[in-house]
Amino acid sequence: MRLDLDSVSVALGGRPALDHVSMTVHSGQFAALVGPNGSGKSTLLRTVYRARRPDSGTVRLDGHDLWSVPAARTARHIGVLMQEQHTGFEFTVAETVALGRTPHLGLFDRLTRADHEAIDEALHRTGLTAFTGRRVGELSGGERQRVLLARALAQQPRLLVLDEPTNHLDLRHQLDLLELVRDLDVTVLAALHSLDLAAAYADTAAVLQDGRLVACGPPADVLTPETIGEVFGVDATVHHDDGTARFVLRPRCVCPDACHWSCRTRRLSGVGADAD
Ligand SMILES: Nc1ncnc2c1ncn2[C@@H]1O[C@H](COP(=O)(O)OP(=O)(O)OP(=O)(O)O)[C@@H](O)[C@H]1O
Repeated sequence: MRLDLDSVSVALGGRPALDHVSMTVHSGQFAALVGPNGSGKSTLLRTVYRARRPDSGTVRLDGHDLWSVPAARTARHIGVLMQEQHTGFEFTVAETVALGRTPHLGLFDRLTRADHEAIDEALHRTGLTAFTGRRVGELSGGERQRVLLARALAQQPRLLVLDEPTNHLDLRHQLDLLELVRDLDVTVLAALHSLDLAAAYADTAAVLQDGRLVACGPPADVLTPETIGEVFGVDATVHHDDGTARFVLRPRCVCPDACHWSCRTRRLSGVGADAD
């Protein structure tokens, strides 16, 4: 499923949270949204999973304006994993993942064999088969995050929207999740804080700053020291190695002289400390 944002703007609390953002995610591609806190990542995702109508501009799925398609149909196609998503803690893992089939069912429909297969497949792919009888409220944060991903996968969406999906996950499960998501034959739009993970797994990196899209393209072209410096205010060195990138990041000093921490070095070494 192809996703197009065309000059999407949203104002929140009287301030622009998204400012004429245009971007395309081609069918089956994985796009990572990166940017500092408050740059508009979650707001952009909300416009894509229809939780927030843009004030102007359009979001299109396979060429159709999201808001001109019946909500029930988009609910079938778009799988969502949000930050701090509420789950009924009293439900079991199997019951929670089965909820992923809801958009495909009529009011009085029962789960079919195909539904059960989709649920089992999602549990298997997320490594949760042994957890099916456990109550969600008894799980760790990372285990719960995997349950939510399994619920989104059980839906068999054509577009997967993920807001910080690696939150709460240990290193191994972060890699597992992104590898799983990348290998799905599904279009993926994910907000990620880790530039390393965005560079390693995404086909496209889209960089937001103050609600504006300041760069968008292959991660190796976009996640450059210049862009990272400008957007995040850190000094970055990027090492490219076998098609992957490794980032060495150092915070920049915010003193009036923008001295890149030489004031701190001086203070620590006692040399010229009075000058600060
Ligand atoms: N309901 C709201 N009312 C007013 N302002 C809001 C509201 N929700 C978000 N904002 C503001 O909109 C801007 C964008 O927020 P958003 O949550 O999209 O950023 P983000 O990039 O996802 O941040 P983070 O990395 O911290 O999750 C922020 O300045 C935020 O304070």
